[in-house]
Amino acid sequence: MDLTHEAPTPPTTPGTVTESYSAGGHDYTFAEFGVGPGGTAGNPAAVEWVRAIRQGFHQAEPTEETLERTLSWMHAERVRLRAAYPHAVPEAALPTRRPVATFTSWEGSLNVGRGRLLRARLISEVTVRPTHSRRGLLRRLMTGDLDRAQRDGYPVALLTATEATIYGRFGFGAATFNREVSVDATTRLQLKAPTVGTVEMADGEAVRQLAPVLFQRFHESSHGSVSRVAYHWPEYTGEYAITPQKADPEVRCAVHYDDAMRPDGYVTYRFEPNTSYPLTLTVLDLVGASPDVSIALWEFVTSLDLVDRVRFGRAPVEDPLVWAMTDRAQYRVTSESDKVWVRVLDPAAALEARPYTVRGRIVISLVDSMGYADGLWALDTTSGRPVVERVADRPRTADDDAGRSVPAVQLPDGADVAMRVDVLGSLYLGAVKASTLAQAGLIVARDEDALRDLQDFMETPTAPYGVTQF
Ligand SMILES: CC(=O)SCCNC(=O)CCNC(=O)[C@H](O)C(C)(C)COP(=O)(O)OP(=O)(O)OC[C@H]1O[C@@H](n2cnc3c(N)ncnc32)[C@H](O)[C@@H]1OP(=O)(O)O
Repeated sequence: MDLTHEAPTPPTTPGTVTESYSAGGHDYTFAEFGVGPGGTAGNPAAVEWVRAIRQGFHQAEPTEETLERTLSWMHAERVRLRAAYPHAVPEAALPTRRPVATFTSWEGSLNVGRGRLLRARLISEVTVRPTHSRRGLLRRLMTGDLDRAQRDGYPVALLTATEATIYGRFGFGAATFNREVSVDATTRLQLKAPTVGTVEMADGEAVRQLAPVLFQRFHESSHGSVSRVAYHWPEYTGEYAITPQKADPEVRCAVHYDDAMRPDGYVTYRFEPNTSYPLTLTVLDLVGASPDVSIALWEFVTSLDLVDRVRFGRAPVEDPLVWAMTDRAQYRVTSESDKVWVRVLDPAAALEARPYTVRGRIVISLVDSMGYADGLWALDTTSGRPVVERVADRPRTADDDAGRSVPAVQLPDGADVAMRVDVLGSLYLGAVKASTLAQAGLIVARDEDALRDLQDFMETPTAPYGVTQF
């Protein structure tokens, strides 16, 4: 193969070079950089990076408007971009300045219960060009970012996954779930209790201004919620969606008001083309400062004329709406999918941050092939305030010595329960019972009492729920 040597090593590689790596007959340079002011003109490396992610997700080449908007939110959120560049490419191949692998992260927050917002590293836009995949590029990007996140003191990292099979090996466990639901609107929704407040149709531009404030109220009140970034609001209000790269003039908005006419929730929605029956309305975003506001917004969208059914893709797994309805047969779950995946980087900080309803002490052995959370950790809530201490190293196993990314779990002396760190991620927000994970073979417990204790510790008063896609 005739390789054209366009060396991307400094000064052409943007930002900080983090490492060099060779695999599959190629040499790569990894770099990390931010997005400055000045849009596309001021950020040529970020432009190539955005082109690479769109290619990675099989999306159209970005328009100038998409590039400007993408760079604008990335600058505002101070995201860190990571990329891998090939040292050389053959004739006609994409140029060496176009990354073959992309990765980004930024600071956000996770509601861990009782309104506590935990600082979190949010990871997204992970792509590796198919002709360079399975050579360890993702692993290097992920390791570089998680190392950095741990050094910077992030207790957890979060992501939403395209494929469930990828991220467990990096210590992420599925921790919140959403349901796609379809609610029959041929007859007016009958509710067992009267709804609160009033709803008024609203101007899209005004809702764009209001939505971040109302979302923040939801975020602070709903355990499991993840913070949003600036690109969500234009998309949900029809101003501009980055995926089809255009405005959506069919999007309509409505706002919910409390008894003093203060806004406390909103819904945005679109009528699907009405050439076929049943006539369908799709909810793009539905955010209430409290669950009763969300129910009132549902009552509004299902009361609209010329609508036979209302669909929403981000309903809670445990939805108060279905219990509020007189006829729950009108509510149909069409699918369920994982939403936020949690990666515990610092078990002491993460476990001390969330609330517990039981008092006691339990020693948890964590298996973490990347090392961050590995060891025996004592969680003690006897004083009423959770205290977590690393009490011992975990004895090494044959899987550790073999460098397996998903090692088998054994119960060491001194531990009550043992699990991999991804399993702790799934337990962390209370979406699943410890006994269910033990039945799945993911938790080893000293005895039934120890498993019941773990379950009592990790259970939460409400099911975790978030509406953020990132
Ligand atoms: C948070 C997000 O952004 S989700 C979006 C993820 N991106 C996509 O789905 C876009 C299309 N896919 C891709 O770009 C790539 O195939 C990626 C990013 C999924 C994988 O990148 P690669 O560089 O091939 O991964 P890499 O070679 O580093 O493999 C790391 C590990 O993950 C495993 N792995 C990689 N891809 C997959 C997969 N699709 N399914 C299962 N396992 C996978 C590898 O076997 C390897 O395992 P090991 O370390 O335990 O041996």
